[in-house]
Amino acid sequence: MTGASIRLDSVQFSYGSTQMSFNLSVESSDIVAVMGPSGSGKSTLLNLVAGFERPASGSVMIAGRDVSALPPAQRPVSMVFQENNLFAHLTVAQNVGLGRSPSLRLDAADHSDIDRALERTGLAGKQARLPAQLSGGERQRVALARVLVRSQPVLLLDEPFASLGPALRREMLELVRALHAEHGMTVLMVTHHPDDAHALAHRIAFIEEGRVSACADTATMFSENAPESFKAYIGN
Ligand SMILES: Nc1ncnc2c1ncn2[C@@H]1O[C@H](COP(=O)(O)OP(=O)(O)OP(=O)(O)O)[C@@H](O)[C@H]1O
Repeated sequence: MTGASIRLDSVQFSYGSTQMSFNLSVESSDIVAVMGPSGSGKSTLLNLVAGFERPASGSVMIAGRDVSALPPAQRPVSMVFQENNLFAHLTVAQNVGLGRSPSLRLDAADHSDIDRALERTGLAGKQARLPAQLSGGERQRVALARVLVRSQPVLLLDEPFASLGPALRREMLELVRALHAEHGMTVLMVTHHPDDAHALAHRIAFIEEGRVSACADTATMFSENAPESFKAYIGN
């Protein structure tokens, strides 16, 4: 797994009267925190990259290739949501295995990759459990293990740790940071927490009213030179 660049060029999208227009350029292997007020369009931006939403016009490029017309399964992307990442009736190992084969036709090499991913995410020995038999943090680890077996160059995280307590959230951020150090995937992570951005992100994309109003390195965004609206948003 390595990273891929991401580029949104004049991507127009609307939900009824809510108009959005995104321009964004992310370098390969960067980690970008996507921040902004509630309803500003952060999830929509990720959904446009993942292919769950299609632009009315403009283009979404990944690794220099226009993926705007491709369905989600054909994009080189993995996504982890705040919850409901797992199928309740499938075991941990099967949920991870879906990252390799949607029909769960898995060979010995796949099974050993699944075991390795579970070990890497601290879930060794929990292969046969159902999601209901896991804690919230463990369920998000399963989702990250599936990311590892999918081995895609772009990882989209939509507030994946928002429902976890502070200590567990820090632990999960540390895990993402370690996985990034090993695999170098490009990460877009929606978060409302400045601490998350500090801990993990190289850059911050600030979304306001359906636009990327600023995108700069994390140190700049947390300095005096940050846009006033971003300072107001984080409460400085
Ligand atoms: N399926 C939908 N149908 C209609 N409008 C939607 C839909 N999803 C989102 N919206 C609207 O689009 C805008 C952007 O929503 P989005 O979920 O991208 O915001 P967000 O920045 O991720 O918000 P939050 O921080 O609250 O999760 C909002 O005004 C929202 O109400």
